[in-house]
Amino acid sequence: PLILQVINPNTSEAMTATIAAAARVVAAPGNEILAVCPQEGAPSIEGHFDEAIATLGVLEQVRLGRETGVDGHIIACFGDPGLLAARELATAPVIGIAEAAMHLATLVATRFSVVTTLPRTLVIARHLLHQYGFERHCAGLHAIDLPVLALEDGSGLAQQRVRELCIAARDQDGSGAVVLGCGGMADLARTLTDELGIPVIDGVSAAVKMVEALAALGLRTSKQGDLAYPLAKPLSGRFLGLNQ
Ligand SMILES: O=C(O)C[C@H]1NC(=O)NC1=O
Repeated sequence: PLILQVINPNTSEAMTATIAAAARVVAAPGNEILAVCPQEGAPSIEGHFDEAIATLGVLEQVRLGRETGVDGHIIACFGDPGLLAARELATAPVIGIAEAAMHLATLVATRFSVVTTLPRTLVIARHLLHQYGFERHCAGLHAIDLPVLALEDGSGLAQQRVRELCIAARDQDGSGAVVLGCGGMADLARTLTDELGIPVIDGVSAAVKMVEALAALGLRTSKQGDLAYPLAKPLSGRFLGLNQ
């Protein structure tokens, strides 16, 4: 059995619980989901500034996970904050939910759309499409224009807007699949897939199965070249805990 560390990079316990539940639904029997979030940081991640803040918490959790001996790390925020830095620290695989969902979307459709939260974070999704080489696969990017934590306010309004935009993406973008662009949407994928009749993909569950696949194949983060462990140097102050 595996221990999979699922990191919610924001500090909202409710979203961590949503993410953990979605991960546990799909985890193979016997595999443990170790859901964590930073003790300090941003309650939600809605832009470049928030991502920079969240990255330190991600790295601290990856460090702790490595010491615990986890078999994989999942960065459960759609910006995949700190992904490559985390891969330097990690021995096990590190997968971001955006890359996981995008990869799976390309396996089941030739074009996919993304539905995320605020319009200002669409640029982050575009950066990721470019970074991962999926720009030509993405037929549309949509934002529900509600803040991330609206997904946890119990009103159901954000969830309804996600559903409406997924339908619009299916009918207007010419997409064969939709990628849900927020860790807090992880519980919506199965229902929307059934209702819309196209794959609606959540990155949390996608990442869990990809880490399991990598572990089964004996594949871990390469420590050759730019993903080798960070060069040892005396990190000071708040970064003391990140010394190798
Ligand atoms: O960028 C977003 O909308 C989603 C992203 N922010 C966050 O706090 N968790 C996330 O998945």
